[in-house]
Order: sequence, then structure tokens, then C-alpha cells
Amino acid sequence: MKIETVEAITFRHSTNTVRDSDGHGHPGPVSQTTSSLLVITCDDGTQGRVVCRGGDVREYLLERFVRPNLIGKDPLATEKLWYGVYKWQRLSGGELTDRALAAVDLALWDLKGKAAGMPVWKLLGGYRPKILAYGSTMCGDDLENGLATPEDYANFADWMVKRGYKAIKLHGWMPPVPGAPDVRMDYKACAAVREVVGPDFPLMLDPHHFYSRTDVLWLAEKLADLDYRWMEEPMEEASMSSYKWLTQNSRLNILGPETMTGKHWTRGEWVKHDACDLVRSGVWDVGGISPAMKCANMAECFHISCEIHGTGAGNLSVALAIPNTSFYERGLLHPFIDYDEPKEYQNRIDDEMDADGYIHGREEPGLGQDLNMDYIEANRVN
Ligand SMILES: O=C(NO)[C@@H](O)[C@H](O)[C@@H](O)C(=O)[O-]
Ligand SMILES: [Mg+2]
Repeated sequence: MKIETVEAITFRHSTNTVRDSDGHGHPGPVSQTTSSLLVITCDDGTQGRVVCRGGDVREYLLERFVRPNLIGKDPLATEKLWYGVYKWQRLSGGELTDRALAAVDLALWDLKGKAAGMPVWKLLGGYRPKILAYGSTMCGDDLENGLATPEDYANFADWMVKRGYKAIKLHGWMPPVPGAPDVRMDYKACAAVREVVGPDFPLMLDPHHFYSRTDVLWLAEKLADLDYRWMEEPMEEASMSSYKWLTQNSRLNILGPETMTGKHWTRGEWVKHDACDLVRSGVWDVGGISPAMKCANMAECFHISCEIHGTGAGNLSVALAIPNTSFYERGLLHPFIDYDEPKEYQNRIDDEMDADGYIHGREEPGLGQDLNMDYIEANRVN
């Protein structure tokens, strides 16, 4: 079995999410956007596929960094192939991103699952056949009856509990929303949600990502009083010493790093330096399933939970596979968006949730994406 082709199909579809000037997603008018499907095909016809953002796997990256390392190779040698592409990052001038590396790795794991006739979550270890999700809200906004007030957050939390969620994470208000950033506003939203869900319901906060140490410590102590489970990314994660300071000075559990580069190496350093109480890892942040599993296994050595960042089949596969994690992040959610509605290119969303708040690992071989290939081909733009 050898890899014969690596191609990206870019296709058009609708979206009801818009990005603000800081990059955060919010509900918006339906518009057209593009995504890509990376397809790795072998000489026996076996294919690995993954949907990713349109720019992640543009042709230039495939031609320069991916095909030279994959074509003609054994597709099952995922570790060898990952290293072959990863080492090109060092002198790529930042062009070969962790997201591009992740797309290649996820497509190879999808292919490996199909070759083995097994779902990836089982190939990786299959620690649990289902996992509780937490509802991860979108960042706050100034939309009437959206997420504009503490009462809006409380009302949405009430809806999420009735939907079946057994944990909730708030994203607070962040610039450019008027009045943000403001730790006291964050606290009011967190207190309003605690009031509505009761004292024992797991709650977390993901606030503005560039607060000062003193603001963060004030907020962390207030959330500890509300028995929040963790806070993540309240400061620039390149300042590991600020997180070490926060972890040492706060009663609240601190989770990280989420977006910091350096993959499993960085997360190992944060654990070594006691800069976090829980480790954060997501397949799109660390370069794929292969390094995400290394983050989780490293954290396990120190009896630390590894909380997986982000949704989708790749992150779900890791979350189902490992013992040291709490929840799957499902979102981002908003009162104006029906998260359960499949996108035009999906027959089913990757992470259907039952009424009890569980997401079940699928038994189909591969990552478990259920794609509408007719739609993708009919709306192909390259
Ligand atoms: O952090 C996240 N999830 O935990 C991501 O979904 C986003 O980056 C969110 O924080 C944001 O938009 O800042
Ligand atoms: Mg986060």
C-alpha cells in the first residue's frame, strides 16, 4: 500500500457566522465561504479525508512540503510521515502552519482507520465509547437577546441545561464589543450563570486573552468562590511566567496553553514549570492527532487532565481515546444558531449529542466524518 495522490478540493458553502475585528465568531447574516477537503489516495484506492479551512492546505503548501514527503510512502507510517512534514516548518518562514500539518495528520489517521476497518478513536486506545460534552458559548456580543448581558448568559445556560449539557464554558465579552474587556462584567455573567444552574454544575470561563496579572487574579479568586472548574487563556500564553505566577497565587485551576505554538514540547514545558493545573491540547493547535496524543500521554504522567480544544472528528477521536480528560468541547454555541443543523457538505455533524449530554464514538472506519461528497463535488471551486 503506497500513497499515490494528495489533493485539496476547495468548495463553496453557506455560513451564518461572521468574524469580528479580533477574529472572534458571532452570529451574522448568511453568506458564502469556502472550506477544503484534503484527500490522500493510495494505490489500492483507499482514501483518507478531512475537512479543514480553505487556506490551510493551499496547493503551494502541498506541492512544496507535503507531496515530497508522502507520495510513494506507506500511509500507515503516520509517525514517520508526520516528522517528515513537521521538520519543514523550521525553515518554511511560517508558511507551513500547524493547521496544515494537522490536516495531513488527520487525513492519514482517517486513512489508517479505513485500512484497519476501525474507527480512529478505537485505534488510538478507545478509552470510552461516549463522552460528556460541555456547551462552549460564543464570545459575548451586543445583540439583543443574544449574549449581551449577564441575564442573556443565564437564560442561555438554562436552555443548555434543558438541552442536556452537563457542563458549560462561557466565553466572555472581548473587544471590539463595547465595554470589553472588563473583569467585573465577566464576573457578573459568571455569577448569573452559577445562580441559574445551581452550586454543583461544572462551569468554566474562557475570557479576554490579554488581561493584566492583577485583573486576572481578581477574577480567578471570584470564580474560585463560585466554584468554577477552570479558567483558560486570560493572558498572552507566550508569557509562561505569568501563568506560573497565576497558578501559584490563585485557588482557581488554570488550564493551558491553548494557542501557544510548540506542540507537545511547549505543553511539556508548562507542566515542568507548573504553569498550569490542567493541560490544553487541540489537534488544530498542535499539528494533528499524533502530537495531541503525546500531550495527553505526557500530562497523564503527572496526573494532570488534558482538556481537548475545539470540536470536530479529530478532537472527538482524541477525547474518546484518552483516560485523562473531562469533557468534549461542543460549540461554539449561541442562542441565534442551531448548532445541531448539519452544514451543506455534511450528512451528519461530527458530534451529535444525545438528550443526556453524551457524544458517542461512531463505529464506521476512519475519523467518523459523514460528508456529502455529491455536494462537495458540485460546489467545487478549484
Ligand atoms: O478558545 C476557544 N475555545 O476554548 C476558541 O473557540 C476561540 O479561540 C475563542 O476562545 C475565541 O474566539 O477567542
Ligand atoms: Mg479557549
